Amino acid sequence: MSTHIEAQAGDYAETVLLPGDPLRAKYIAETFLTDVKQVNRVRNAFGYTGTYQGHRISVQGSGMGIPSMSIYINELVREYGVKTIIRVGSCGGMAPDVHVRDVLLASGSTTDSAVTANTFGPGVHYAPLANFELLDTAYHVAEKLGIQVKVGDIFAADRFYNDELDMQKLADYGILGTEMESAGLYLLGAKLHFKALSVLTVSDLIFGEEKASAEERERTFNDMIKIALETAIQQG
Ligand SMILES: O=P(O)(O)O[C@H]1O[C@H](CO)[C@@H](O)[C@H]1O
Ligand SMILES: O=c1cc[nH]c(=O)[nH]1
Repeated sequence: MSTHIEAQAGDYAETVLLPGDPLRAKYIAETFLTDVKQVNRVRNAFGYTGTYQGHRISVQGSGMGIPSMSIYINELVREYGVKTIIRVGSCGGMAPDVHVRDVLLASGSTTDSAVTANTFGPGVHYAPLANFELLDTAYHVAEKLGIQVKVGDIFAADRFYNDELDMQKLADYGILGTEMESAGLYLLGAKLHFKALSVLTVSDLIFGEEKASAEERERTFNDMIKIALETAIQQG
């Protein structure tokens, strides 16, 4: 067991799907995995391990934001030997051609979080990037499944509510959407040498009113989850 996870050594698979919402972790385990065992209940950050198409896969809720997610990633990788982490999250759409229900693959993640600056010090503005092998696999998996995806830069916001940030400028520079974790995931992937990818579903629009209904969200979240699971078992 680690500081925030009660699982025993060997309870997690080498590949973990990482949603922010612990209830999404429960949904994924109950809907897509067989032979499921719950491996974490601490702080209701639910974690499960089961089987998908004959492959052992885990799913763990990370909470919201880079600080919470970083706790789970550090413990999963350092204490439980996790080698691949695929985030399955929601995001706000920002680019003009991004719509509610779209699935996005984050090839990179710009951020206003201090984690990159605090890691490298002043003068270096690190560019957190996805693992290319996972990104390439996910793109082709989506193509085979007939699910359209858009690939590009995702803004990992330090604050969900932020009146000071110029979101339009970020969109003008090609940011597809915003969430709160991907830059931290990619930074830690580089630091701790695990493979990292964020697969996201657009749940709302930053410059529009449209929102997916609960039922639509579930269906489109299913597309994202299928891409993540197939990528997990097809990675090299
Ligand atoms: O749906 P999840 O994975 O939690 O992701 C998004 O939703 C939360 C904010 O509502 C943040 O964690 C953000 O990144
Ligand atoms: O972090 C998030 C998640 C969904 N929608 C947003 O606008 N931000």
